[in-house]
Amino acid sequence: MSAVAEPTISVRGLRTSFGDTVVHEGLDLEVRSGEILGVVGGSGSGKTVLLNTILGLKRPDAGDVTVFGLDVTDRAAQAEIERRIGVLFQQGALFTALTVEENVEAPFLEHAQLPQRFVRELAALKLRLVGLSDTVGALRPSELSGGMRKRAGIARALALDPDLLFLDEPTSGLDPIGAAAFDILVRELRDALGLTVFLITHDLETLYAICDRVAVIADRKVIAIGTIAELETSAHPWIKEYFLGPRSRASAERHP
Ligand SMILES: Nc1ncnc2c1ncn2[C@@H]1O[C@H](COP(=O)(O)OP(=O)(O)OP(=O)(O)O)[C@@H](O)[C@H]1O
Repeated sequence: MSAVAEPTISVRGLRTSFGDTVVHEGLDLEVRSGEILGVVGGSGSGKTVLLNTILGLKRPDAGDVTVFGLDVTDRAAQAEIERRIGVLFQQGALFTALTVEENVEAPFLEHAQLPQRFVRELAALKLRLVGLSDTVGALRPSELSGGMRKRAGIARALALDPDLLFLDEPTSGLDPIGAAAFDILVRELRDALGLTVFLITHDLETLYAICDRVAVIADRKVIAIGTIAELETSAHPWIKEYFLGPRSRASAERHP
């Protein structure tokens, strides 16, 4: 009997709400180890609330949510999960009063007891890993382009060598060239570091360029999950419109 790898993230029967507003009902999702999973859905469909629930920031009304097999609502498990994940939130918020290298050093100072000179060297390594030159470390976030800020955010998310990376609309606000370069960076990091990536995006190019599978959220649940080729055969009206519309066709042609 062959062993089936445990999913890195498992969500079963999830229900979330804010007062009378039900965001998710009966939502199931599995994220496999080593994959880049794209999460799409209309505005307000609950992508960010799902991310917050997986991160243990929003408590579910019902259902089971595990990361690395650990229950995200369990306090002791949360600390262990936190050590093994990196997150780039939608706003990418770097601390504006700190330099770029101080931003990347922040997780080390919070979680690891290391001498300052090691921390500085580790931060410089992370910045190089994401393609930022040594001179960038001394700058403030306000002195960087949007693309450089996102890279610095990724460097900070990778500070503690996570196994799992969460990205919430990482290419929003980037021009197409910057966005394409960022896509390539995410794929290269996944390949080099063996990461699992949970990626919320509205960017069709990103889906076609780097996602192994895509989960579609609509009607409060994951209505479909699979490769883009599999989703293109779906009869669901939202999925048809999304993947067979003219913008999607153009992306598909660029990434055959
Ligand atoms: N703190 C909150 N209080 C009340 N309602 C909330 C809160 N956060 C989110 N919601 C509601 O939950 C629903 C899902 O929001 P969410 O931000 O997850 O959508 P989304 O799919 O990420 O949207 P977008 O693509 O626009 O970022 C929306 O109806 C939103 O109004």
